[in-house]
Amino acid sequence: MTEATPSAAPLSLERPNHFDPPTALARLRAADPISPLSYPDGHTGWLVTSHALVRAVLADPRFSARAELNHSPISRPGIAENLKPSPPGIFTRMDPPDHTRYRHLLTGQFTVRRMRELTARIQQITTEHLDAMDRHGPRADLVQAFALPIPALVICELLGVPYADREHFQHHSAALMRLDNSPQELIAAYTTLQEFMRELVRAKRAKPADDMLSGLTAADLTDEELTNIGFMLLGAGFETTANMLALGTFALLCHPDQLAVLRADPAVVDQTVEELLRYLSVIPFTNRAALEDVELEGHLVKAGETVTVSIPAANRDPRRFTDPDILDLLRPTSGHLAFGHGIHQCLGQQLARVEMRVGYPALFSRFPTLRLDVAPEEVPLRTDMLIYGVHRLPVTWDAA
Ligand code: HEM
Repeated sequence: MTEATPSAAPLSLERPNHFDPPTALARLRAADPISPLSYPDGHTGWLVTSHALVRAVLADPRFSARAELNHSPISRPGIAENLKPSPPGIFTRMDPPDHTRYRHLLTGQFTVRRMRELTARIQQITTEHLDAMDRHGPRADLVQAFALPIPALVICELLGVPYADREHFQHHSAALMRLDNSPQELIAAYTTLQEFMRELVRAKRAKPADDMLSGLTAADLTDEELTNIGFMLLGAGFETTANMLALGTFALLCHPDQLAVLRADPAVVDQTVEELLRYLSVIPFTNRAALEDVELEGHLVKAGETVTVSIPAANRDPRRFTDPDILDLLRPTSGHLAFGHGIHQCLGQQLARVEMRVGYPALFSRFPTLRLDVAPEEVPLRTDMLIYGVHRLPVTWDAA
């Protein structure tokens, strides 16, 4: 068995083109599904790149999600200290039984009724934004006109954030996602969002309404826990879906044969959403720390070492998906790992799916001639952000 060695390479997030994962990942996966990885703080751990092994690590209780045990493969000075150990409520970086308690409370808030009502609101807001695009057209930045406002509204409705406040939190959550922000900028964004949530929690306690934060005030949670849960949902649920909507539209516009498949039969929208999630994998990685020595594919992962799992690499593994680098809306996609796997699998996945299942077909049926307004190479990519996507997507269409 081999041990992690100091010759380990750092994680590369650099993509070779708009839609494919960093080139090194395919090479590493073909050579060995687990390889040594060096972390900016000097730690040496592991990078896992095959579908089978990513799945196995995420399902294995010998690996911990706890923030204080994990090293980050990307440097986030300023912010890491604030989140180690995980503040009360940030259960995405906790293990059972703490994770179980919070997750259970939250699952109880994602009720069928609330999701049904949100679906109706998503349809309404999508139509309103497409109407506005039409009025101001025939040109738009699809990110600002469509991809950002829909998930922003959803998270507002879910948490009971006044919609008028959305620009405020959009601005600060974008700042938190930047990889090149200084520690001061990261801390300022973090503190502002925390303060914003703290105020909201106070307001919900004073005057509960029919939203998730208000619902959670009935649970045995402190203000700090509630604030952090709101903060975490904002971080987890907004940028992810916004980037999938914009990057997914970009991908479909660049693959007219596939867009034609969706246009010909809107019933394939569910498959479209799953294939775009697999193909684009906007979340680049997640981490787990070994709680004990674990043998993985002939390598000894020692207790305390971090294992970084690559979601894009897993979702493009040829041993799991035939011709994985081809966007094929009709392929079987079951088992893709875009929402993670195991006990931390995405809590908001059904909501994210609804946003995309409503969003893509509504956009393409409203604007049958929708196309890029710049060459694809000119679309600014979010290679400088934690969650991948596009900064802007200039589009145009033939006015009616
Ligand atoms: C396309 C959109 C989305 C993608 C690609 C995505 C992806 C993910 C992934 C990969 C994880 C697992 C992280 C890990 O194992 O460390 C996760 C967890 C989570 N997601 Fe999402 N997500 C999306 C949308 C949402 C939405 C809309 C919400 C909430 C409204 C949400 C809330 C959460 C929460 C709370 C967790 C932590 C669950 C836990 O630790 O038990 N996500 N998501």
